[in-house]
Amino acid sequence: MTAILKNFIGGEWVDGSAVTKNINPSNTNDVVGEYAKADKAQTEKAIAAAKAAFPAWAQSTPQARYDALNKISLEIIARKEELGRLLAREEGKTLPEGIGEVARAGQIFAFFAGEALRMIGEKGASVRPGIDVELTREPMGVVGMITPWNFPIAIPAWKIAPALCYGNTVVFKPAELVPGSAHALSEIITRSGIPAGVFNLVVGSGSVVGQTLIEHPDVAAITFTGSVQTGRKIAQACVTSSNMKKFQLEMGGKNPLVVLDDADLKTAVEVAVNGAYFSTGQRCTASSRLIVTEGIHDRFVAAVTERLKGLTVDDALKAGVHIGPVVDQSQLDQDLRYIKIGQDEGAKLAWGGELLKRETPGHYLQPALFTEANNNMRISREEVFGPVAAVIRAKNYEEALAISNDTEFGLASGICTSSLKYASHYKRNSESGMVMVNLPTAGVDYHVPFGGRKGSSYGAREQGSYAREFYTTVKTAYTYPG
Ligand SMILES: NC(=O)C1=CN([C@@H]2O[C@H](COP(=O)(O)OP(=O)(O)OC[C@H]3O[C@@H](n4cnc5c(N)ncnc54)[C@H](OP(=O)(O)O)[C@@H]3O)[C@@H](O)[C@H]2O)C=CC1
Ligand SMILES: O=C(O)CCC(=O)C(=O)O
Repeated sequence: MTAILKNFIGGEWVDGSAVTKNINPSNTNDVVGEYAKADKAQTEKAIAAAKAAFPAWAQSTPQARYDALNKISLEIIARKEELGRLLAREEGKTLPEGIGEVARAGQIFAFFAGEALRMIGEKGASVRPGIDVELTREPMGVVGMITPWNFPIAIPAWKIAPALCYGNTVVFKPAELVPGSAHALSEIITRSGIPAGVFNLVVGSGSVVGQTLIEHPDVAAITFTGSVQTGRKIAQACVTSSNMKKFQLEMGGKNPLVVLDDADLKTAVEVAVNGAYFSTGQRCTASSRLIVTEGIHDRFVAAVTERLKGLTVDDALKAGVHIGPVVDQSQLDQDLRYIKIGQDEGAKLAWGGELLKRETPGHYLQPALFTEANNNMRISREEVFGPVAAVIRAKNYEEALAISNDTEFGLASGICTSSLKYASHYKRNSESGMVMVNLPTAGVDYHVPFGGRKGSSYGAREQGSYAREFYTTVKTAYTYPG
């Protein structure tokens, strides 16, 4: 019998009121671990601990913050294989994808270790004589973090690292499907030398732990990544809370990849298959709309189908596997529902979409490619969040751009072309937060801003030095020396 892993509140590992298990989606007989669930009272304790720890951490030296964040980074990177294996077992990402994500988390902590040393203010003259004006940034206070299951280490990392870097304290609520990765990351953080209460882990459901965080008056800010539906609820709760919390939402996408006649076919196929299907398509940046112009359409569809036939869908931990399982039964049901909707709407299922049997019982789905789709279909408008993409035919670049922008979302977009003219025009006119040329829409750098427009994102950007907009508040100080 393995030990039940605990929550971390006020500098101590504590038991919970119930237990949650995470199941390996590649083998549903494999229970990865058991985790104590925090209740409302424990979440409130974590918030109180974070509040009590805030004044001292807010005054801590840049050196202390650098040392802690750097130590976290070094341990994550040193253990990337082991943690990547845990992540792949728990979430269903392939092992190389899991290791890559862990390495990225380590690099994020390293980046924000450096950022702690670069916190410099500004000083200027007043419009009035003899007065100095200083602009400084101060931390927000207690930051509540609500994270999804699809990047169980990288997303917590890109929220926790800047929060600590800029002097905030943290209450971290991971998604219930992935407590193992959250626990492993938290253990590393607790060994970094930060004082008790600065970082707290509360595993539990969105409706209890998440809800307590978004309603509590001592939580100054909420950072969230997840579904549009939950994001909207969080926005409402933050705006109506007595302290009017600052909030930041990263939600869905219906990301377009435009493929023009002049694209290099091999590049376009790799970009499309990687962006649409890798990580089992469970990325908010996944390319789920492949908008292809007439002259290359048939060759592109044939080549993508051939490439899909060559992909191995199997246990995430096996060598040579390209696509792991869908994360759980509920997400699998959603994927299958949308595949049926696509067929009922008149799109042609050109490849895949069926359940696969492997040695172990897992949620295996053959990546699905629709053709003859149009942009009004539900499969073109709603986020599926699985290995499902639809090809939409366009007459020319202008029509492809119009289709690309005709969506409620605006996270990532991409174009495959050898024309500088079209690439430049698309970069300027695509209504998304991140634009890729001859690169997959998914898979981004860790040192530059991440985020979107329209229904995809709300609030300040995440990642890179832009993260300071969310995790700090600006103070303007006037001094008259007399
Ligand atoms: N854009 C993205 O990055 C992601 C999008 N999604 C989309 O969302 C769909 C559903 O996935 P799911 O994981 O259920 O997404 P959710 O938005 O429900 O979950 C994201 C996080 O929010 C928490 N949460 C849920 N309800 C509340 C609430 N009322 N108050 C506060 N926190 C809450 C969840 O907790 P708990 O897990 O405990 O319920 C989880 O930690 C997917 O099929 C996909 O379409 C999902 C993940 C990431
Ligand atoms: O594409 C990426 O690198 C990040 C994707 C992401 O953050 C998400 O799917 O939530």
